[in-house]
Amino acid sequence: MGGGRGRGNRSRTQRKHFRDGRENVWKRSKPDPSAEAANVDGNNEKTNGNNGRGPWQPFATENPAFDEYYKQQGIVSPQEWDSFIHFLRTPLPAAFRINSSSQFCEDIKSQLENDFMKSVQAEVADGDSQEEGAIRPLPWYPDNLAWHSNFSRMQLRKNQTLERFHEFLKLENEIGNITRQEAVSMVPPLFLDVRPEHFVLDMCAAPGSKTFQLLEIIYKSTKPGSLPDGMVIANDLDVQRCNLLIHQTKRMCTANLIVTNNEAQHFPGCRPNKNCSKASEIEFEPQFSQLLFDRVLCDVPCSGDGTLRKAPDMWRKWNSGMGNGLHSLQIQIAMRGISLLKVGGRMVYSTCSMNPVENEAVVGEILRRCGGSVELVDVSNDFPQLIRRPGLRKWKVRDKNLWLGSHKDVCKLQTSGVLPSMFPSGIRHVAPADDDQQHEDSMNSVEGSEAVKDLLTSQEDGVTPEVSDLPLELCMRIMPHDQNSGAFFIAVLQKLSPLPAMEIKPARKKNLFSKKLGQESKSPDQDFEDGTELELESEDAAGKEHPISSSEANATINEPAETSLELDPSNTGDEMVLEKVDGDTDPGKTIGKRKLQVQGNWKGVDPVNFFKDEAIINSIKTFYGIDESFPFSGHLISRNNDNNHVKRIYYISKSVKEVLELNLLAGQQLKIASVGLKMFERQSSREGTSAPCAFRISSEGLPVILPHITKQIVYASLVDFKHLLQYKTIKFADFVDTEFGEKASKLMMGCCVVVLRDIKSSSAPIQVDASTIAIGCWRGRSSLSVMVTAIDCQELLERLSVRMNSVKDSPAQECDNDQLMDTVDKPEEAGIGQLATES
Ligand SMILES: C[S@@+](CC[C@H](N)C(=O)[O-])C[C@H]1O[C@@H](n2cnc3c(N)ncnc32)[C@H](O)[C@@H]1O
Repeated sequence: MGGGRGRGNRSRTQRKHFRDGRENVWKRSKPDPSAEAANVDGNNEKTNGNNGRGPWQPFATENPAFDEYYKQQGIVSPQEWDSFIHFLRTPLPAAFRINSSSQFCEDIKSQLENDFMKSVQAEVADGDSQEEGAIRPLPWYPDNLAWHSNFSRMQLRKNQTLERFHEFLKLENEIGNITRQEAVSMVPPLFLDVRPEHFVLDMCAAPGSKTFQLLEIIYKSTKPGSLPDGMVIANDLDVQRCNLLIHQTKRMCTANLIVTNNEAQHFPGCRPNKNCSKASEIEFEPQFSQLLFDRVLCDVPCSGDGTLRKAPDMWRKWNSGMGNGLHSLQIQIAMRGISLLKVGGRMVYSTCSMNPVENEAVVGEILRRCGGSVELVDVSNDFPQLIRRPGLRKWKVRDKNLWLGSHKDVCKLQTSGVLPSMFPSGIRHVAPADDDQQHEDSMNSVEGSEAVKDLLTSQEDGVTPEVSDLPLELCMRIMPHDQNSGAFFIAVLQKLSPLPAMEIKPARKKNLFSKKLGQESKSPDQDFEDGTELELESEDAAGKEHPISSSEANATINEPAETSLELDPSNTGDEMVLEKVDGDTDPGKTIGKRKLQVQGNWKGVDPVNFFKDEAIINSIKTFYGIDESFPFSGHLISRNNDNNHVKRIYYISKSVKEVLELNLLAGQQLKIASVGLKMFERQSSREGTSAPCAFRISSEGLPVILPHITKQIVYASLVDFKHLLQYKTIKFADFVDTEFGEKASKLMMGCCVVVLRDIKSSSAPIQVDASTIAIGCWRGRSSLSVMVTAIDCQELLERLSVRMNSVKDSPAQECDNDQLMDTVDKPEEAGIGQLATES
């Protein structure tokens, strides 16, 4: 019984956010469905978005600037160009992944293989799908867990013949048994090589499809009732997107996750602060002295042109400045990721952009800054069926309609915002001193200058790009026409040794701090939560006039002129600056209204308190007979300030507990948006408040605690179990199995658990294992009622009928199940026809 049976209440608003925000692209307006519809029908008409004014026009799926840019970069060979563009203009086929830690994983896989693969194929028999299989497993994804369909999301929604399949996808996605995710977006977590004991940081995680995948891997081979040793911290700066992330990961029902809302480039390392007031609350020594990770996923904000197939409105908006504008932030986030990585640990850097300035240039800069302590991993033999291309070693930079081959050209033009690190060599060229006057000129005023004329003349013959001397071919670029997918860029990096000492310079970005730091040397593996930027002074870098000089730090504050404001995360400005509610504020570290995002309680975020109310804990333990083997004490938290009115109690794994303790000692540097598995909820109904235990077990927490409870548990036959799911409330006397009705009536009033007896052999001794199916119920005065949402009841009924059909088909299991199925299918014959109305 792993995670993946997301139950509990899902608010309508959350669902809407979830639907609207599931695209794997940062801040983008909604795609125009009519454009997709036009393309679905094979109509590749030129189309135009209209910025939301008046009726929608189909989108133009072409952009001359895009063509010129990528042709010049040689991103594909001239022979492939037409095919590349053709695929980019064709809607993206839908893909999804089965949750490997769901207890129904095998059932779902077999339903796809034995039912949908055939039925969908038969329903849509036409040329293409006949050849390849309308739905089929992605050959490169392990264990047939990831699936491709030949249909776009629009086709799945609109095509009547696909209705049953679409309903299946919707239901299983909502429950958490599958996740709808673009095929290429599943690649980065695969190359991260995560193991169940790993501490993983997902730096830019929303909306969370990769986080979900990471959790699945962490949970792999976890036994029922136990939790993996590892954990995931999923972080995102955007509050609304953080909510999507929480919604997405709730479906996993996990105690091994913390969702945070920090800036990734300043993600805290949580070094304990001896003066911290909360330190006295920690009864144990912290397990580690700093938050470091075995694995880091750095799926940074990017221009997102790899997702053109599902977001055709991007055609109109695309410009080369989008990538240029994100380059600096991408480096900062990636560098922070590397410094939070343990030596020997692995980081995957990825984007859904094809642009080398956001990809190879960033990776090249990381390698240069880390001076030999980080290397690119050769993963060319891993997942051989995944078609990918080596990273580029030469590219050019486009700025203000000019092609720039090296930083030398930037010096000639005096253009701001184009950084040395954007070029393959990363070499900074310094303009001769007598050019000082020119330095002051703006781009407009130099437009007619000799330098520009020279450059424009040289452009007629084409600019010669630099060639990187770094092994950037070890990066991967996945192109849409190679395997009918979106595009993605992935680089796998390993930390070989601590990072070299770096010169500490005050952060100049928007002059965050007035306090001047002295020039001292500090390892970047240490923390600089105060925003200090680190610059490398390693041998590697010092020898070549490198980008890592003070002027580069200045350059990061300048936005290239073409930068799309919409995509520029720095434009979130003060809105996203988090303020302290209480605790010390050092005025020396504050400029204007901006405050440091370290220490103290975070405004607008519920506190995380260890729940220590012994009276409540003991009443829960006694009522449910929770055995001593279950790690209980210290693993419960609440999110109320007032511990006397706690409504929900959350359960956390050992790994999460250790991180929370460290965070407390460090003065709560992590801004925790969500943590813990909802395990107990206070019963608020009138009948509930008179029950001996005020807390019921929540559906999410049940799989974890089930093997450890010894009281308030009853075992139902298949027929009674199904009746409960169908009719929700049944009187004790009305159960088919009278003995079950009697046992239920003898339970204490309040929450109880009904476990389905093994379908195959109803008389065998009961033991809780990965296949055990159980639901939370309420033992009332004269009846038993289910405490499971309608959608979960629907899903369980569906799963049971699929399982029963497979049992029925197996020759060894005949009579008992046939009888049971008959009674279930014809409830009136079992004498319970009136139940629904009675209840
Ligand atoms: C490409 S998306 C991530 C997609 C995600 N990994 C997934 O698979 O669902 C990039 C994310 O970075 C977030 N972001 C932008 N700037 C950030 C920053 N400075 N720190 C942390 N997250 C940031 C955006 O809100 C966005 O959700």
